[in-house]
Amino acid sequence: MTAPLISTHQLTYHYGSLQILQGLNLEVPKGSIYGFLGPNGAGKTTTIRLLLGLLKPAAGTVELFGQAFVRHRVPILQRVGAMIETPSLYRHLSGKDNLEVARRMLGLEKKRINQVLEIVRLQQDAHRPVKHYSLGMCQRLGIALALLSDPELLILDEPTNGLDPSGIREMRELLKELNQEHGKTIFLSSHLLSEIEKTVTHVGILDKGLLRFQGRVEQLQQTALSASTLEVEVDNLLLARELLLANGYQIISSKKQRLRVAVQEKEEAAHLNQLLVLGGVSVSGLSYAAQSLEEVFLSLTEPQVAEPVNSLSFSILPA
Ligand SMILES: Nc1ncnc2c1ncn2[C@@H]1O[C@H](COP(=O)(O)OP(=O)(O)OP(=O)(O)O)[C@@H](O)[C@H]1O
Repeated sequence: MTAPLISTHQLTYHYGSLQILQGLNLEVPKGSIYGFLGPNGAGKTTTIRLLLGLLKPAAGTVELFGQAFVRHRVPILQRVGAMIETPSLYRHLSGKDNLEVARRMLGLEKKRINQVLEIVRLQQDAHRPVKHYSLGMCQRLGIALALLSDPELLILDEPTNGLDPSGIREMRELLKELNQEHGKTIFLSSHLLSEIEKTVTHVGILDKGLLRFQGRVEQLQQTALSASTLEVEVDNLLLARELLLANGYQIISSKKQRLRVAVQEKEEAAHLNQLLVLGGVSVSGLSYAAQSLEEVFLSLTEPQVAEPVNSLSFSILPA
């Protein structure tokens, strides 16, 4: 297995007495599109600033490309392109001229401008002043600026924030293309799982400075599946409980005449019904509730006090 492109070890940060990060262990695999998720104020931008050396950790370490950031700052940053919050653009200049300013500062070849304009699909609008650009176009120009030096790693803070559905779709296609056709590893933050779940390969969920989940999207989907339930209405609650427990079912709650039972798939309803009826329980209601990814995300970030945990890579972290 190749070493992660970004890894942090027990990364800790506070603004004065306000604790922001409490021992963050991120692992971003090479070649991934890693969605760094968390509600507003969770500490995502702070983490990104720490990854780019714009803030100094109170404790812990940052490694990029397998090298310690503190010792290899300049060569590391040459391999990274970043966009933090809204890109800083000269609004009276055209998109092309904004790129030209940055190109000169970086001492790059002139042809790179047309290359990045083509990648972000802004050739048609390259000569229009940026003040006439939509938010989605500004975001794409911000990505073009980050791409100028042809970095291996892109770090993007909320690239879909404020975009309408078509802007989100365009951004999704662009990020996938950058990943699959141009070989970029992409680390992006968002506070909305729904905006990025179709784009990312990996997810890290941050809440109150702690990583609640880190792993492949499919693992999060598996968590959602295993969190699905059947609600059963019965005439004899005690007998129903006994039968279900004896057959290995997990009962989440039971009150009045209703039981909530954890299931892997909808098809288990028929089996469970048969089991109860044959056991002498009359079933008057049976309904299935699948948990969506969004519900899993919300359940991991809901407002409740949780004990700090040390993150394990690619595993579900207990709240
Ligand atoms: N310069 C600062 N001084 C003091 N507190 C700050 C500073 N910058 C951010 N914070 C606080 O740190 C916490 C984390 O902020 P951060 O911007 O990292 O969160 P975030 O997850 O990126 O949120 P959002 O999605 O709203 O941008 C918030 O409570 C914020 O108010």
